[in-house]
Amino acid sequence: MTSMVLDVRQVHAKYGKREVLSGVSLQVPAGEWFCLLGPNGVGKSTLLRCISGALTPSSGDLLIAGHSAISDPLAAKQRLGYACAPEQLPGLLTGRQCLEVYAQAKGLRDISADVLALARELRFEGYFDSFVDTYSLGTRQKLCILLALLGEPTLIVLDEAFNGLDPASALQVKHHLQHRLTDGRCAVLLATHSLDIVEHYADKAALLIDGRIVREWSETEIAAFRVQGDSAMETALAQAAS
Ligand SMILES: Nc1ncnc2c1ncn2[C@@H]1O[C@H](COP(=O)(O)OP(=O)(O)OP(=O)(O)O)[C@@H](O)[C@H]1O
Repeated sequence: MTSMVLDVRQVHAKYGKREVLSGVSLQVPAGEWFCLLGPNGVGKSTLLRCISGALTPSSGDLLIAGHSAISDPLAAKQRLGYACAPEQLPGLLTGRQCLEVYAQAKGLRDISADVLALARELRFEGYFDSFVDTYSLGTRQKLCILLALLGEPTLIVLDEAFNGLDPASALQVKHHLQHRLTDGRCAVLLATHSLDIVEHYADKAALLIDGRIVREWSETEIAAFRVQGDSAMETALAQAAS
């Protein structure tokens, strides 16, 4: 068993004949907030879809808490909290029904208390009994996040999950994730274009270009960007991507 919460090993992935991921490797230990960066269309969501099991890599392997998402998908998925895209939510269910179905799928008797508490903090409770197809983008995004947090996932995977959230709600989610990370209960993988989140919350960041990780930044390097200010990380990212 690996001690890594996420271990991506030389993953290749294609849509039809077009290869989008060309040997991606990365590791995320418990307690780490890892941000995946990269220009539009380089394959960040594709990598996250491979981790979630929605897309099968053409080669390579992805281990979640030591369980292969390819050869042992059930064990891998039991340890995964994946925030699906807001448009993938079932519009004809209510928020409460979505949470109950996910909770059952995770083997829980009820919706977890800490997820209910976060729903209160996000002012989501008023939407519990409304149909998802009546939700605004931000409200859908909140539900995607709440669903991903059910059942104490060891790995939390978020794809641009802060898009559309109002600043107060975004802050509540960031603090909630930080709390789980501080307890060492999980690791977080976030695909994002928000360098503000990277500078203030990430323990590590990586840049995906042309289907490969071309650059990683450590916590110390990210802290230095924060101190330098003046768009230091933006400049470093643009240089690495050029
Ligand atoms: N279902 C699909 N079928 C065919 N091509 C796809 C499919 N999904 C994504 N692609 C293509 O794969 C490439 C990578 O897409 P992906 O969504 O992973 O990029 P991304 O890095 O997440 O982009 P963004 O930052 O814009 O969200 C893009 O060229 C995209 O057009």
